[in-house]
Amino acid sequence: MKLPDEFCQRMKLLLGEAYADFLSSYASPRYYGLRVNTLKISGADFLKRCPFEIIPVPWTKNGFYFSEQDRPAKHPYYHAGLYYIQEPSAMAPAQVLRAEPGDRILDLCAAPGGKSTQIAADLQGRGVLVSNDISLERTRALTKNLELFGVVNAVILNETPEKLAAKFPGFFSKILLDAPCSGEGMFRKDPDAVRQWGVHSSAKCVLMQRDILFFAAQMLSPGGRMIYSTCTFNPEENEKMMEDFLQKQTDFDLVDICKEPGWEEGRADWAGGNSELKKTARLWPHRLKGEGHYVALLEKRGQAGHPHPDKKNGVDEKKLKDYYTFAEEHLAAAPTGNFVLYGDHLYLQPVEAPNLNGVKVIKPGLYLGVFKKNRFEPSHSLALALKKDAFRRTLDFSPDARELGTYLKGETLHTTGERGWVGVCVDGYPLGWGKQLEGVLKNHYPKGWRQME
Ligand SMILES: C[S@@+](CC[C@H](N)C(=O)[O-])C[C@H]1O[C@@H](n2cnc3c(N)ncnc32)[C@H](O)[C@@H]1O
Repeated sequence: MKLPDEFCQRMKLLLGEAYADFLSSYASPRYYGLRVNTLKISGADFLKRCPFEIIPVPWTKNGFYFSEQDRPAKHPYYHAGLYYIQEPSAMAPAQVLRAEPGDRILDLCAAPGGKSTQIAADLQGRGVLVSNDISLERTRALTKNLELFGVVNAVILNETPEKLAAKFPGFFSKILLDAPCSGEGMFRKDPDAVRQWGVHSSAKCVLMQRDILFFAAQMLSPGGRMIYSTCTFNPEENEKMMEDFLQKQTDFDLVDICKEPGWEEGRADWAGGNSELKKTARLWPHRLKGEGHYVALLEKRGQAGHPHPDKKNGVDEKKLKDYYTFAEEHLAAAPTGNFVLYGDHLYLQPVEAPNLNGVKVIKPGLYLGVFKKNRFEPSHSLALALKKDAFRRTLDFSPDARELGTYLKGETLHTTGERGWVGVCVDGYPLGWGKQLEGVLKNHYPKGWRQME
């Protein structure tokens, strides 16, 4: 792999003797990882049914290495949301954040959602996750991944940190700031990262990161914790960024990150020598089986506590008639809670969600479906958020069943049965809806998700 000269010169200066090991890591192949979705299956149960060989990632519960030739993204379990494909070092920041059920969490730069899905699994459906990204284009992948994971308590936004800070001061108990960065840690994984890198890209990132950090700090409640992470090696974007932040935000302290096997201390000597910076963590490709990452854990001083979320208005029950009729006919029980209507589209909003007036909302909560003339049509995200026994009728296939391939391609299945909505499953894990008509199951697997191979 051809690395940029300026990059190599800087790394040689910084790393000294360790540079040779660092450089030789680029001659070895990258590592592949997946993280089991514990909203749907426990790590132990996944291990029992996993069709390919996997080895635990030492620093992440339910994170595993797999081999390139296994291609788990092609397996039906992937389409049922049983795991997320994630570079092993990228599992570290959310692991350090330690989301707990009931937390109010902001993932400020969230797309495509690797860390949001990890946080959502830790929340186990309780509390709220606000996943935001400034790029509308990238919020599409974020939405898809959160839907695939069956997350019920996430709000998806497409806003600037400045606007969010004005709207949600002190609201969040935990924040993840996985910053846009110069991406040097991804060179081995993604040759595009090398092409996009330039001597000036880091300087631009530094300005952006400083800005985002400033606004993120305003949204954290006293006693709250915030992760700052990057996938780059440049000290300007890592230790120096933290040093600068601590100088300005005197109500923040660094929390010592417990260093997992292979993790190293932050390099205080690269940022003026403040030994506090050793509390941060560096993940190096020549020290562990993963790519390059930097993680810092910050805590805001003060008595824990945050503003109450506003009471939600709710939806007139009469408007929900067709939804309840659908649920009675097709589900074991109707999901209920804070209903929100956006036009004809019905959502369930997490109780802990903040008031979203005035911000650009992609999803205010779990999308349940849409009211059509005299009927309710369930959403794909609802199918993925339900367990098999929550459907009145299901068609359950084994992963190698021919019908399953047909379904995932979006084609009609030839089946018989009572007319109505059916949950299509693989080994008991819902994949989506079909609608039973006379002798055929009309395919409701979303067009953009269909598998063409
Ligand atoms: C490193 S990626 C995030 C990866 C993500 N956390 C994950 O685990 O999948 C950085 C993201 O920051 C977003 N971004 C860039 N500038 C931003 C800003 N000012 N506010 C919010 N998001 C921003 C980019 O669109 C990009 O999706």
